[in-house]
Amino acid sequence: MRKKSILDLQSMKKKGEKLTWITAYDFPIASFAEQAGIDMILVGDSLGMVVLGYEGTIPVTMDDCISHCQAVRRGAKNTMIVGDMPFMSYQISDESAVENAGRFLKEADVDAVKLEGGRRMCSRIRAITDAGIVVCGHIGLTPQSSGVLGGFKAQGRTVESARELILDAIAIEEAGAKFLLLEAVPPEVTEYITKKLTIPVYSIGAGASCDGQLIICGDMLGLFQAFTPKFVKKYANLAEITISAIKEYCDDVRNVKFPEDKHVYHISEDIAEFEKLFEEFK
Ligand SMILES: Nc1nc(=O)c2c([nH]1)NC[C@@H]1CN(c3ccc(C(=O)N[C@@H](CCC(=O)O)C(=O)O)cc3)CN21
Ligand SMILES: CC(C)C(=O)C(=O)O
Ligand SMILES: [Mg+2]
Repeated sequence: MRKKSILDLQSMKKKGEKLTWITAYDFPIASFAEQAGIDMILVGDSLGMVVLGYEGTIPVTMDDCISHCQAVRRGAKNTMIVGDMPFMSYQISDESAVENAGRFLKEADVDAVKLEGGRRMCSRIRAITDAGIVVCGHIGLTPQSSGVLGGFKAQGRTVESARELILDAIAIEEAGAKFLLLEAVPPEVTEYITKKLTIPVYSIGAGASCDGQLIICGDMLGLFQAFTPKFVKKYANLAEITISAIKEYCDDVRNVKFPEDKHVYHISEDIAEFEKLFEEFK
């Protein structure tokens, strides 16, 4: 399959074709996602929780993100990749935001960057877009500002909160973002924003009435055990499969059932010669 561009995303929106989007943080999952025919990959700063074991996304650094984006690109050469800008890589100034967004493209060959926030981030979105970089907006539950939100809480459930989201969405499109992610937002609000905006609108926990869906690989594969948001559908339980495989390996080793003859390298000269060698060291 050919790598998608923002033109494909736009035409899919027009035709009502749903876009499929999943996170990946490493070479194997990226490669499996591409083989499965996914449309787009996010290297989320959720890597901090899903693969590094932090309790939130705040500790994740630019270097973490770049290194995981590089691994994902090596695994999915023909897939559109979005790099997620980590906390403090774009909050300080337009200049440092552009510089860090540029690193994702120069060092990790991603196709777009995502950053959290609505009107308060529009100057960043404009600056990065003006540098020639595709930006994805992200509003609703924004994990990097969960302190201000009072936790990992759904957004837009009241009329007043929905109004803020709609104003943010419109401002993000005007600032030049090429697509928008809504996280943990009621479907009614998602549907309104999706119809209101020209750019594609995608959902993670924001219902079906938009232009496509994102899911966290660790959640859908059952690799992440700390919590399961309401919006997750588990398609596999790789934790269970992995634990039972490692248990079986431990049993085999303890009972000398592994390795077997087929797992070893055989000598290529007469055994008698080896016996002589071993005699030498007696
Ligand atoms: N594995 C994983 N999955 C995610 O969806 C995810 C991450 N990590 N890390 C970054 C953020 C954090 N996110 C979260 C974290 C917790 C909830 C959660 O527990 N939500 C509750 C309460 C919602 C509310 O009170 O409004 C839920 O029941 O869904 C949701 C999204 C989404 N992102
Ligand atoms: C939770 C999603 C939207 C994200 O930003 C991430 O995976 O980091
Ligand atoms: Mg993120």
